[in-house]
Amino acid sequence: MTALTWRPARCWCPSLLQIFRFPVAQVHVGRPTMRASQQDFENAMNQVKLLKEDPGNQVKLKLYALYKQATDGPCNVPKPGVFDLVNKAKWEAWNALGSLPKETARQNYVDLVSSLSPSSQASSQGKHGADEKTQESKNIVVTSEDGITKIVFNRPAKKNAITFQMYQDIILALKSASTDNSAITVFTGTGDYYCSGNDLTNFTSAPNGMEEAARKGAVLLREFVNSFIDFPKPLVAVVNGPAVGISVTLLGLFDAVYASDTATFHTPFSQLGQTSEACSSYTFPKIMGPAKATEMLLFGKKLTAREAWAQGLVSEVFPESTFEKEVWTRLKAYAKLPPNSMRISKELIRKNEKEKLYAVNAEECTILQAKWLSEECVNAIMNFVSRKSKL
Ligand SMILES: CCCC/C=C/CC(=O)SCCNC(=O)CCNC(=O)[C@H](O)C(C)(C)COP(=O)(O)OP(=O)(O)OC[C@H]1O[C@@H](n2cnc3c(N)ncnc32)[C@H](O)[C@@H]1OP(=O)(O)O
Repeated sequence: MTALTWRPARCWCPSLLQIFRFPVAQVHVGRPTMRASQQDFENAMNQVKLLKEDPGNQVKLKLYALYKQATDGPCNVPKPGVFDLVNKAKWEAWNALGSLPKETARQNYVDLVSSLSPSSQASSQGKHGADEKTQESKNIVVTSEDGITKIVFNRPAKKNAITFQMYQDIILALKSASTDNSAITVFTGTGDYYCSGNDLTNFTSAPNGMEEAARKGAVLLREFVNSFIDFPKPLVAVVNGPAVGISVTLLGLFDAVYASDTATFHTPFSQLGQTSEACSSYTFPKIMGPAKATEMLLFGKKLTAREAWAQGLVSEVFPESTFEKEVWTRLKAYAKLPPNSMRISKELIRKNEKEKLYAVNAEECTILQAKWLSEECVNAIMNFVSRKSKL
């Protein structure tokens, strides 16, 4: 086992996301037994290599820390830089063991490995793995009925945060909806949230480093937003709950926005060391005036549904109890209107803006690419993934 590049026999690969999600202090360390010998320690190391399932990043971090403590003693190497996310997490786990004696660390390591029995692994990790797989394939659900194509953010366990894959799925869904038989296209969310915006781990879990991820992220974002600018049919948001970040800014490119009174609208870009996107630096001042747009986009002021309606970002607010029924009844009626008339009217509204919107989108993406690599942004994301901060 080489401590910094440790991998199990097969089946799993640690992601930065998971590594940062679990505080080391919560790790379950097995019940102490008799003092472990060097042989017990080596056997335990071999046992780790044979694990077939991912024991979870909290356990991996703890194993790493105990291994280092048992072999090298207390952590006395320099702390890795902020961009070196994995090694920084490992360093912090090791450093957290303070002056724990080598023998105790060895014992704890052996106890921890023995607690990872194949049967308990199979039941807990197997289940987790299956959930992840299901989520991956259905995080964006597209259905078409009654003249309406519905595109649903369907990742409720993560408040519908948008992964790189989901951006791509949405681009394809919009492409397909633009030529299908439906008259209108609707976005909504599963669960209590409409969408919590960009998945903040999109960049931390980048396999080829932050710079590459930022470059690809900017290209993807530009294409993603262009697909909203270009969408030819009426595009409606059914905002069933809180909306954050890009799920809010995109609303400026929608044709109608219906909100439950449980919805809120939050664009905490400065708090995240980021800047506005989805053309909101242009659409928001136009919709609500520069002073109100500044409060949202620079200061991260969160609006209630009624405030967002008063600012012109939302078309209408409905009580939660009747929201779904009222909105879908109305949308089904709208979907029966002559589709070509709706399409042409939308084209008339949008066509004089298109070149401007493309240009604004391009500039916002260029600026964001640099911001994602800034210390302000990296620190904000690190604080979120290590659970020090939440909006
Ligand atoms: C490539 C294109 C990039 C375009 C850029 C766009 C910019 C933006 O969109 S900026 C906005 C980014 N979003 C956020 O900053 C929201 C972060 N999330 C939160 O502050 C909170 O999670 C919440 C206020 C939305 C909800 O808090 P609550 O206490 O109710 O629930 P949690 O326990 O925090 O969340 C449940 C679960 O979901 C995970 N999660 C929620 N939002 C995100 C997110 N945006 N990215 C990644 N993960 C998210 C949260 O971590 C929890 O996960 P675990 O159960 O595994 O802990």
